Amino acid sequence: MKLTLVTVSAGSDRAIDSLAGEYLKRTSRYAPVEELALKTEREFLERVEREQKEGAVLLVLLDSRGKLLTSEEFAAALGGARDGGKRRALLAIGPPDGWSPETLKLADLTLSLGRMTLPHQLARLVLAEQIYRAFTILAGHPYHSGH
Ligand SMILES: C[S@@+](CC[C@H](N)C(=O)[O-])C[C@H]1O[C@@H](n2cnc3c(N)ncnc32)[C@H](O)[C@@H]1O
Repeated sequence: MKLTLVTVSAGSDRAIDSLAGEYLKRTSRYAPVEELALKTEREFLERVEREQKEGAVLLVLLDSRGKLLTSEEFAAALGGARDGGKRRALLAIGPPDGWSPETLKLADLTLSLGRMTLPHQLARLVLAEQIYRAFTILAGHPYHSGH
């Protein structure tokens, strides 16, 4: 299962690029992974549609009002999708005003990183680290001690 971390945002931040890039590089030991920056929700929906035509997709939309999971539960969600034959996972940080209700309805999982609102780039960094953590959990690597 190939992973794509999508950020719908006009901006970026060099310090975050470097840290998020490091986590995704580490993740690539376990699964192919890439990042994608898109400007609008419309562009994102077009991308989702294209991917769905090519095969099964796990769609995870980040939203502060979404589901709160432990790292183990998040790992289980990714592992279940991978082992259940999903070709691709799209994990996406939403636009400045958040996802529209119509887009949220498309999600297999609406994931919250906590009830506080984070700026795009911080949400992206936390998500990149949690993706890496999830794969270390699935692999039984000692990076995750469980606390
Ligand atoms: C700057 S936030 C948008 C905030 C929006 N104006 C609001 O008040 O909900 C941009 C994106 O970051 C992500 N985000 C921010 N905080 C989050 C959190 N606590 N959990 C999950 N995603 C978060 C979401 O994908 C959100 O769509």
